[in-house]
Amino acid sequence: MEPARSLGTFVVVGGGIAGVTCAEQLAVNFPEEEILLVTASPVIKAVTNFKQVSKVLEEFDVEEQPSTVLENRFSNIKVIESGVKQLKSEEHCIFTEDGQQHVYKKLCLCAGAKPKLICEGNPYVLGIRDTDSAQEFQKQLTKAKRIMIVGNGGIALELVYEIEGCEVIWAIKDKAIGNTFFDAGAAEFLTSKLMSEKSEAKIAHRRTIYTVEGAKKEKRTKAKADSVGSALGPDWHGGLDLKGTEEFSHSIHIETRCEVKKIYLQEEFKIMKKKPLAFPKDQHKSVTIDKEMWPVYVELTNGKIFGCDFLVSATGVIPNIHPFLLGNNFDLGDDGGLKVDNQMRTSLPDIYAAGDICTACWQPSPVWQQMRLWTQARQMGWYAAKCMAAASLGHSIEMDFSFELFAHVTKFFNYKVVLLGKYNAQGLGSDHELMLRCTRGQEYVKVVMQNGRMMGAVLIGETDLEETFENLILNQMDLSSYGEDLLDPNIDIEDYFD
Ligand SMILES: Cc1cc2nc3c(=O)[nH]c(=O)nc-3n(C[C@H](O)[C@H](O)[C@H](O)COP(=O)(O)OP(=O)(O)OC[C@H]3O[C@@H](n4cnc5c(N)ncnc54)[C@H](O)[C@@H]3O)c2cc1C
Ligand SMILES: NC(=O)C1=CN([C@@H]2O[C@H](COP(=O)(O)OP(=O)(O)OC[C@H]3O[C@@H](n4cnc5c(N)ncnc54)[C@H](O)[C@@H]3O)[C@@H](O)[C@H]2O)C=CC1
Repeated sequence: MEPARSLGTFVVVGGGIAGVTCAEQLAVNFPEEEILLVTASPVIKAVTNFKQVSKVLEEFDVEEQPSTVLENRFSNIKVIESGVKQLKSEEHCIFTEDGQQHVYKKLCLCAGAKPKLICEGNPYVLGIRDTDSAQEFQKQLTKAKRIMIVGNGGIALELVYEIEGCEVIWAIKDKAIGNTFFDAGAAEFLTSKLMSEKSEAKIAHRRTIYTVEGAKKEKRTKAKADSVGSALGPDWHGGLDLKGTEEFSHSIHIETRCEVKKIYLQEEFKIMKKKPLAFPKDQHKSVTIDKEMWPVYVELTNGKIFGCDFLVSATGVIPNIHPFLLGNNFDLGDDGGLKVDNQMRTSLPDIYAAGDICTACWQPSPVWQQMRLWTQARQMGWYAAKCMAAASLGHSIEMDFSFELFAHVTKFFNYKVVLLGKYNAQGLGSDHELMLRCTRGQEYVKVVMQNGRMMGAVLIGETDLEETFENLILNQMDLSSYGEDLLDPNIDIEDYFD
């Protein structure tokens, strides 16, 4: 039997970038209707100073705000600060932890993701996701002399560069650093910066800002601290003093091609009679046995054992789908997200999803892929609202232009980093060529070419090439005749293609 759809409202779950953007857009589309935003966190995330840098590249600041700020901006948005504990999709209804139930006509699930830890429930293994977990990390770091970072993606890259006064053992599965964002060439370019900047003062560099203005005045109750908050984002470490106990800048040792085999607590380790290694300060000297006692010991799959104060598991995320599963037969992606089609619809009627919680299952443009990023959360939230609005008027809409080309701008090791299209030749097989230009300490430019067409690019440093390359990838012009001139620094490539 068809449920009584006209009774409900538009309901959005999640106060992160995806949920807030979706609710805002619905509020604009339906000024006469009440939009419910149900969120487990005491604060919401707002996009401010949005700037379209080029056709698809965007930059914005992110502010954590009390939910009243959103309600004041949109009189038809009502924020309910309570976690959803159950969804009854056949009845078009959600149940929240405060004992209420809310009937929806259309629902958008934007509950984000949580850290996928290498080991659940171990107090010495920390994950970083929201303000509370970042503060807990900072607190532990102030007492630490040595930590281990496991993982090779965005969080690990940012942490190894930011942490000072504490020895860092960085354990990665791969041959080179930053595998989710770079190839070995770019990694080499960045590693030299990491190792050479040990005692240099860091130069300030403008990037997307993350602020907690207003929100820091919010009192977090214990119950709230236990619930999931929104993901941090650009410059999340800007306001944190990431300093250990010692008076030095970077001190990093990288262990490649290994994983964590076992973590031992001190007492457990003492009876094992295994030999932990001292921190390898100099790669050329032989490694010595560590005499110091540490709260935890980590055995790596390469056989080495290091003691440390704690570990950070920066090993990716898993979508927060759990509260919505009971009794609802959602189609799930391999990464555990709610599958969504090109109208951001999940497999269940009138339920949409956007941001980190979803797995994009439409036929993507040849130069787009999903990555769980701030920008995609915003774009998906916005587009989901547009789709919900169109569907409630009985039609569907064309895929938004932002999904034509993958574009991400960020900062690693104080360099501006722009990633475009199939920047790591993802899914192109062996049938592609790479062109490189690199000036040590200054810039690294890589383009991925296939059949004379540009498919992707990595731009590190102030290259000023993003707009031109974005156009070349979008228009798929045959560039065979230009050959290596494409990257010749003496040729003003913008003039070429004007
Ligand atoms: C440390 C860190 C640094 C990052 N840096 C960058 C970066 O530099 N650039 C970039 O592009 N991306 C970055 N990201 C990724 C980016 O933050 C996420 O992709 C993005 O914020 C996801 O937004 P979202 O709205 O989907 O989810 P989230 O921000 O996780 O929001 C989910 C919301 O749902 C709520 N919620 C969860 N469960 C429930 C429930 N049962 N009921 C009600 N509400 C619920 C939560 O309280 C939260 O408000 C970073 C992530 C982390 C963790
Ligand atoms: N500047 C940026 O754009 C940033 C983006 N982010 C985003 O935040 C989210 C969380 O960041 P990360 O946790 O760094 O995730 P990530 O997905 O970027 O990286 C996860 C890393 O962990 C590794 N890994 C997975 N399982 C492992 C295991 N068992 N043992 C060892 N290594 C393992 C993977 O190979 C990968 O290198 C991601 O969506 C990321 O894209 C985070 C920080 C900065």
